[in-house]
Amino acid sequence: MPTAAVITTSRTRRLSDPLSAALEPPPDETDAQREARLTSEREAKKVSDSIDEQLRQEKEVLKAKARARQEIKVLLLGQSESGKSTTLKQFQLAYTPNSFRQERLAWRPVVYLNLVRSVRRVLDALLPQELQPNPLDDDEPMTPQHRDSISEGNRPPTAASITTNSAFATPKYTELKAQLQPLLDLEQDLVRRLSGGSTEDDEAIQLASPPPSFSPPSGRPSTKTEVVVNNRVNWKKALNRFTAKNSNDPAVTEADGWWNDPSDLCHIMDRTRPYIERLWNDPTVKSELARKRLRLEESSGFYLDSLSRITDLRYVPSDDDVLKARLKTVGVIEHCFSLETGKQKGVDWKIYDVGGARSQSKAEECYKRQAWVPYFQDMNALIFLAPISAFDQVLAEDPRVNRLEDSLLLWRSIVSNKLLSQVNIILFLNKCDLLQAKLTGGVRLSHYMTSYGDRPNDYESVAKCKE
Ligand SMILES: Nc1nc2c(ncn2[C@@H]2O[C@H](COP(=O)(O)OP(=O)(O)OP(=O)(O)O)[C@@H](O)[C@H]2O)c(=O)[nH]1
Ligand SMILES: [Mg+2]
Repeated sequence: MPTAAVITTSRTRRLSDPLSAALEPPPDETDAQREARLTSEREAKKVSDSIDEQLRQEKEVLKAKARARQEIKVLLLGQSESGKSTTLKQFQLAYTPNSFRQERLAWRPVVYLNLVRSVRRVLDALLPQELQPNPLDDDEPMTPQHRDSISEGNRPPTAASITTNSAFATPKYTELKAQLQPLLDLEQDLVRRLSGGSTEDDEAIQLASPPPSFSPPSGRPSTKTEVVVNNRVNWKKALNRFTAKNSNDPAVTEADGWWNDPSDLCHIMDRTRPYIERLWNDPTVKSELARKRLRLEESSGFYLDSLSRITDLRYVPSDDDVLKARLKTVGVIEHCFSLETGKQKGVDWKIYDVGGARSQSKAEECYKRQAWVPYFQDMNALIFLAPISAFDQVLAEDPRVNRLEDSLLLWRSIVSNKLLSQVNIILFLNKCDLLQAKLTGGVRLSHYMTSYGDRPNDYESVAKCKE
């Protein structure tokens, strides 16, 4: 019978193997002997299984340790104000919420500075035409009129524009401007103190250009005043020095009672709140801003709609305030942290946040976009930020360049870079909320992108547009 033949062959093979032969039960084994042998084999198997389980557990522990040692490197790229630093903050809030929240107070002066900047931009907009800052100096929307001014150059002020602005030369506005002066001085004071000293910390925060005085004796003020942060020093520590007396620790708590310190910035904010409110809610000011198409609500670091909360003496920035706070990055800044939550708890992440602005001068050579290249090869992933709402804006550093066009050119150069051929590239189209607001507010894509033609100007159609 074939079955028997197989058994015979198998047994013959087993007996030819010395180990199998040694383990083979004796041919004359009794029932009792067999029972004893099987019991001992079961015991041996139990021991063997428990050793296997122990080995498996040890392997898991080793794997977890290896994972914990593992380092994930991510590079954030995109033009200036595309939202790289904001994405980093969102990441920190999601995965290292404890350290994110511990540092919230360090953002308080940044929020103040952002608020002061908005006030200054409103005041600048009320100046007579010949003293107006160049509208293209800042992150304002590029209106069709702006486009004209790019091609025609800066036009001299017309009599009509000066007459219109003379509405603000009345005692009412002159007094309001004077009442707001301490707020503008605060910005200058911070800059002076931060840039005047010789310690390393003072280099943490710089302004892109000196802040304009409110009423310059002559010439047009620059609106390019923007706080920037670089990789050389701990800016949180540097700013904190001016807000929390006797503390160099960014993790200042409410127990420090900064509001009891008369030199804390919160007192200037508190004192000037009624004047900021008056300025922002003034119908004539509002219509002047609307006439100039200055949509401050859509600009970076806009907090005027939360004025009473932010100017409160005991104001502590909320998570959302920290996410919204604008601090321009220059150079490449490495952020290292261990994930506090999620499946990858314990894994070390390194996120590289770069300054997205184009270089403007030789002095800034080290900050230009080529500074990103050395970081390309070593990354696990690259996240490219492209604001979907930027079609009507120009670059702050080069008003001849439309932001959408710049983003597209930059994206093309990144995806065609051979050094990045092995890197995962993720495209984030952000600022969808701003796109929605712009379209709802009547801004037409076809005014800036003629190829869009007469297609519907609603969010769904514009967001899906591929040209
Ligand atoms: N409304 C809105 N604002 C956003 C969004 N993403 C970022 N922002 C704001 O855009 C501003 C600029 O963002 P940042 O993250 O500082 O831009 P960046 O790319 O780091 O800019 P640089 O440091 O100059 O290269 C900040 O005030 C953010 O709050 C978004 O999706 N919607
Ligand atoms: Mg940044």
